[in-house]
Amino acid sequence: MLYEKAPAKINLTLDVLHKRSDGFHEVEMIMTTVDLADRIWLRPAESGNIIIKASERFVPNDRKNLAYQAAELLQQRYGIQKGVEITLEKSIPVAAGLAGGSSDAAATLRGLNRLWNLGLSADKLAELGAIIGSDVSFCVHGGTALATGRGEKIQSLPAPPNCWVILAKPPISVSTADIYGNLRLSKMDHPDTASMMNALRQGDYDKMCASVGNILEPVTMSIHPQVAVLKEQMKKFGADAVLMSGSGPTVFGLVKHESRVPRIYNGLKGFCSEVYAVRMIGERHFLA
Ligand SMILES: C[C@@](CO)(OP(=O)(O)O)[C@H](O)COP(=O)(O)OP(=O)(O)OC[C@H]1O[C@@H](n2ccc(N)nc2=O)[C@H](O)[C@@H]1O
Ligand SMILES: Nc1ncnc2c1ncn2[C@@H]1O[C@H](COP(=O)(O)OP(=O)(O)O)[C@@H](O)[C@H]1O
Repeated sequence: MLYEKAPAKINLTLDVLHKRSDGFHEVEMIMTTVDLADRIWLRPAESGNIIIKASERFVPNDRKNLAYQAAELLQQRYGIQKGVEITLEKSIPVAAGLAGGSSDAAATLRGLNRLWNLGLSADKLAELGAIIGSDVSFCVHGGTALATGRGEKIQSLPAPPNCWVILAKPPISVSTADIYGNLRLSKMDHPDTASMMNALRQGDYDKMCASVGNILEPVTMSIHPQVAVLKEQMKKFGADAVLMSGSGPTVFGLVKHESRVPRIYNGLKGFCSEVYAVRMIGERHFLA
């Protein structure tokens, strides 16, 4: 049996440049992994079947599961007759803007590359991941990166300066496709991706905080005003920078001083049941 960790991501920036003819949006976003992770066990299965065992009730246990799709893709591409039982112990909230499903798929690709001795490079696994979803390529590598194209072109960046990340997920579900679909680009302010890249290269925490931005945030907030309320609360409790991750609805706050974390965490817990205080991971640590 083999174990893989599947960490969540946050978007420090998320910009959309234009809508493409294939229906996807051309993005430019800076993502980084945080220490909130699903745990995945891969066990050889007697039959050639792929079996999903998931601990969470909103997680599909059939072909709709992104981990299933990752295993099936490798079986088909490399003519693998073996099966696998995939046990998913979820910690990342589902449909939260934290790429939980994408990270599970990426972890399955990394794990099966080992279990089935495929000898594929991380870049090859990331290329295969893009077939499953736009965020899977980033999740194969983890760490911190600029993602372009529809999210599958990855350029590694230095890890963010060390800090705490407070995550708060309101009890609503958001469809990524709906949020992209409601985006009206002509009316939007774009985040400053170059400034964030400079902040990371210079290891400048204050500049990083000043450079966070997500073009999808006002779209999600207009449909779900409670995301805006949560953001204001997190600012009021003292986070240094606050932003919605991905298409939402999770809001994250960056906090440099550990002494401030309990006040923000406890304050949010008063009216939001899903709150997490975690560290950045930031560095690439997966070798495929
Ligand atoms: C918004 C982001 C930011 O990291 O993350 P989440 O909020 O999902 O975590 C991503 O762009 C989401 O990536 P992911 O969730 O993998 O998207 P996919 O499954 O590939 O696509 C779901 C749907 O979102 C829309 N989509 C996605 C990516 C993209 N560049 N343009 C799009 O228009 C399409 O309508 C697509 O059908
Ligand atoms: N392994 C998985 N974990 C969670 N959700 C999954 C998984 N596989 C498929 N899904 C489906 O993908 C959808 C989006 O899930 P998720 O990746 O957690 O969100 P997001 O794309 O917002 O980060 C969910 O509604 C769920 O039905």
